[in-house]
Amino acid sequence: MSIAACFRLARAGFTLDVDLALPGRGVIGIAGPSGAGKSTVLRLIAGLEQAEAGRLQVNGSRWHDGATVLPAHARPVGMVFQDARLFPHLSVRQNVAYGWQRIHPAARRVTLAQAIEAFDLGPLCERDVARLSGGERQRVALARAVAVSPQLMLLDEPLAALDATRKDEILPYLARLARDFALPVLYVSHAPDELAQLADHLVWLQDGRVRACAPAMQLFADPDSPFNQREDCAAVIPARIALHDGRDQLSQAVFDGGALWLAGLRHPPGAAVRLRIAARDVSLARGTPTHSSILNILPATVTALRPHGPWCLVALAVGAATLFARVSHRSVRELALGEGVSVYAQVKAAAMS
Ligand SMILES: Nc1ncnc2c1ncn2[C@@H]1O[C@H](COP(=O)(O)OP(=O)(O)OP(=O)(O)O)[C@@H](O)[C@H]1O
Repeated sequence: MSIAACFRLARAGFTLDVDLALPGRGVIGIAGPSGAGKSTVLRLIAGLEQAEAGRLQVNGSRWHDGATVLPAHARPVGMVFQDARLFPHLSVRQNVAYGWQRIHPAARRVTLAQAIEAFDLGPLCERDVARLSGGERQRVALARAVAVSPQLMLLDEPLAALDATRKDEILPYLARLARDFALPVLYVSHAPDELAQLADHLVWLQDGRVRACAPAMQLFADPDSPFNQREDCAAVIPARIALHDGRDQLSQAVFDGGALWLAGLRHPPGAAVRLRIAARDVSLARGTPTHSSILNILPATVTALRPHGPWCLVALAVGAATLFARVSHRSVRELALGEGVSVYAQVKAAAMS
């Protein structure tokens, strides 16, 4: 199960030259600065644009091999963009059924009912799409894309136009998309929180080139990865909700390195979560801090220090997990921080998403 995508394309002022070897399952996040070529890569994979030279193989099927190019209409892909692009004159059900009807019955791997149920569209089925919220419209667009029995989903910033609440509503549907339909999902996004929640594998594009391509957890934990050069750099830690303390409205999450108290989390006990802990929300101490309002104090070992503008980014091993702290250069000197030094990492309960 793999995707091999190799494209070269030149436009005025922009050259794309990528050779990607990707897993053929799970969510593959594609990030990078504006104009890096992310949408162009999706369009080339969909066959909506032609490369000067290219090769594309998706889980054993050759879609582009030198001069042999499968036309866009023959490629089994489902695409969803920032704007839902629904057919305005059709109902929700008719929108979802649109592509499904065009698939030969013998080639259908998804029933219309499955596509509707997977995105909880049952109660909206007869609704005119003009009367849907932004989040509902994106659910219809996702269901319509899945209904064509694709072998690959291409999502180009599908949540970018939604506010934070709507985004939180849609994220679980996206997480289930790759899992329940056993579909590889290429997911272009500028939002680190979305990638932290969804991505199994990550690609960073810059100036039309691949700067990083690796399993998501590996890149999230690497202080040198392009994902950690931003001001809002954060650690991503897989964890499981252990219990809720109703009196203080806190949840405890356990991870491979200890436990953390969190505020405002809605997941039930037992749920698998990915904690995103911003480096600016982690402070360091050399001794055991006492009489502090900070609920989470974790013994840690410094594994790397990197200059981060006016700050220093400190990578910490906490059991098998990596945490980041952003501290001043003065703190680095005063605490005599260096590789291998033992510290206590302090994380506020409210500082996780
Ligand atoms: N149809 C087009 N014709 C000519 N140039 C284009 C076309 N579409 C995009 N470009 C250019 O190609 C480059 C890559 O664009 P692309 O849209 O793939 O970047 P992106 O990484 O998706 O950016 P963003 O994050 O802003 O959406 C940019 O320089 C862009 O201006």
